[in-house]
Amino acid sequence: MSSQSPVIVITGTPGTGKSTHAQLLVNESPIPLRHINVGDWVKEKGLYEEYDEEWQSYTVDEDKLLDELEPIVAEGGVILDWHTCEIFPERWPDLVVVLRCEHSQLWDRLEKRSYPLKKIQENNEAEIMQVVLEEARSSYPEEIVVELKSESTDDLEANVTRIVDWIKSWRKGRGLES
Ligand SMILES: Nc1ncnc2c1ncn2[C@@H]1O[C@H](COP(=O)(O)OP(=O)(O)O)[C@@H](O)[C@H]1O
Repeated sequence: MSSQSPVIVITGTPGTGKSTHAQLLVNESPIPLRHINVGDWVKEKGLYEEYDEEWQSYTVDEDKLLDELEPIVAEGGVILDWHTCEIFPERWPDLVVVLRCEHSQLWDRLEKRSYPLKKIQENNEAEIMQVVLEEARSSYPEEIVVELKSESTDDLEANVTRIVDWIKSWRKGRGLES
């Protein structure tokens, strides 16, 4: 969307490091950014249709969610952190970051969250099949979709530096100071 500050989607299979990246990005960004963890937002605001006990997950009310997010996104300067991205309108993001993680490491991260086994398996398979990446590529122009590895602290720092550089050039391209 066109505003003074970009809209950045950080997506990826659960456990790939979205929230960790978003938090560091908020700290290192040259401009104020608001981090919205969409999963938490859905729970806090009751933007779901039901809770599925078996999968321990919420069925999101997508219309309500989009209505809530629209004015925030219109202001710009926001990071949308969610494990899926295809429901966001194509016009929303200026950058879509898809985090990736080697599957056995991802398994360990999800096990630490005490997810039910089948939820770990499902997410692991989705990562192997690069479901989120394909979804991002089919929903947004290819030049705004960036796939980044998130397996180490070095990856995390390099990724955030890269996004900060992207923000600076995005602003420069619009004649804005960083
Ligand atoms: N690049 C990374 N290097 C090392 N550990 C990471 C990295 N990214 C995420 N982690 C760890 O993996 C776990 C899940 O990260 P989190 O940011 O909560 O993932 P998500 O928001 O995608 O579900 C956390 O314990 C986090 O510290």
